[in-house]
Amino acid sequence: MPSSPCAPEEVRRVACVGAGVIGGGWVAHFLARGYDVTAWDPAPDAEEKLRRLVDAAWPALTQIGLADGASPDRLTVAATVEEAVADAQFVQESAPEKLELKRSLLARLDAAAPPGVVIASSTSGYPMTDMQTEAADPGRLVVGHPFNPPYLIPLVEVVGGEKTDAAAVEWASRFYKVAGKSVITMERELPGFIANRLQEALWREALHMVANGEATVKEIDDSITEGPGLRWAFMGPCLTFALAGGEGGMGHMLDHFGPSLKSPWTRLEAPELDDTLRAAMVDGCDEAAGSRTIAQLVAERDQGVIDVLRATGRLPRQRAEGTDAIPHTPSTMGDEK
Ligand SMILES: NC(=O)C1=CN([C@@H]2O[C@H](COP(=O)(O)OP(=O)(O)OC[C@H]3O[C@@H](n4cnc5c(N)ncnc54)[C@H](O)[C@@H]3O)[C@@H](O)[C@H]2O)C=CC1
Ligand SMILES: C[N+](C)(C)CC(=O)CC(=O)[O-]
Repeated sequence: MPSSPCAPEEVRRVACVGAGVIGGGWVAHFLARGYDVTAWDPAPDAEEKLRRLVDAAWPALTQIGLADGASPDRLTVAATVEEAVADAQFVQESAPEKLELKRSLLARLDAAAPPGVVIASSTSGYPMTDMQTEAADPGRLVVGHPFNPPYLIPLVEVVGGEKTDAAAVEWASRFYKVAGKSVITMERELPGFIANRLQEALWREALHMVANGEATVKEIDDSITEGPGLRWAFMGPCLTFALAGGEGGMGHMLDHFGPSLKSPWTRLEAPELDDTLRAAMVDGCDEAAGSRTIAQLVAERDQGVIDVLRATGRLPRQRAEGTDAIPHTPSTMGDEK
C-alpha cells in the first residue's frame, strides 16, 4: 500500500458505499462530525431512504452536539461507485453481508479509490483475510465494525487481514478516533471480532430458550434490560462478575461459581477452567480495576445504575437524589411498567 495521501486529522471527504441501516448510519455520523460525505447505493430508492434516515437522526445528533459546519447539505449521492470514491480520503463499505459480494465490491473500490486511501468494511463477522482476496492492493483494506446506530453507539472494532498493512490498521484506528468513535484495535483476526462473539453467545442461548419454550422473548429482553444490561452500560461483564466475589473479587467468584460453568445452564461447550485461565481472569480484572478498590467499584457501579435508570426515565429525579434512592429503585421501575 502506498502511504496514505493524508493524515487522519486532515480528512475532509468520506465516501460511504452501501447506504442501508449501517451505511446510512455512518453517513449521518460523518455528516454530524462535519465531513463532506459522498454516498452510493445501487437500490433505486436508496437516496430517498438515505435522506430520510439522516433527517430522522439529526435531532439526536443535534442534541449530542454537532461539529462546526456540520450539515445534511454536505451529503452528495453519486451515480456510480467509481464517482463516489474518486476523491475520497476514506471509504466505508456497508454492503450486504455476503462474502462473494464483499470480495468483488472491495476489489472494485480498490481499483477506483485514490492510491493509499484506506477502505474499511462494516462487516459483522467476516475476517478481512477472506474478503481481500480479489483486490490488487489488499494492504489498505481493513475491517471497521460499527454498532447500530453508528451515529450513537461509540464502538468500532478495527482489524486487518493477513495482507493488510499494519499502517492501514493504525491509520483507520486513528481516523475513527478523530471522527469521534471509541476504537478497539484488534491484534489478530477473530471471526465475529470481540463484541459480536459475545453477543452471539447470548443470542444463541436466547434462541435455545425460545425454541424450547423455556422463556418468552419478553422475558429474555426484560432479563437483560432490568438486570445485567443496566450494569453493562458502564462496567463490562468481567469486572461486574469480579464484584460477585465480594471482597475476594474474581478469584473468589471463580472458586465459588466456576464449577457451575459445567451446569446445564448453558448449551455452549464450556472452556476448561484451569489455573492458567483462572490467573488470566484474576489478573485481567485487577488490571481493569487499576487503583480502584472493590468498595470504590461498588460505589461506581451503583451510581452508574442510578444514572442509567435516570437517563432511561425509569427513576424519578427526587427519589434518585434522596439518600434512600437505591432501596426504592425496583418498586419505582415496577410502578412505571
Ligand atoms: N444491521 C446491523 O445491525 C449491523 C450491520 N453491520 C454490517 O453492515 C453491512 C450492511 O448491513 P445493513 O446496513 O444492516 O444492511 P442493509 O440491508 O440495511 O443495507 C445494505 C445496503 O447495501 C446496498 N447494496 C446492495 N448491493 C450492493 C452493492 N453491490 N454495493 C453496495 N451496496 C449494495 C443495498 O441496496 C442496501 O441499501 C453488513 O456488512 C453488515 O454485516 C454491522 C454492524 C451492525
Ligand atoms: C446483528 N448484527 C450481528 C449485525 C449486529 C452487529 O454486528 C453489531 C450490533 O449493532 O450489535
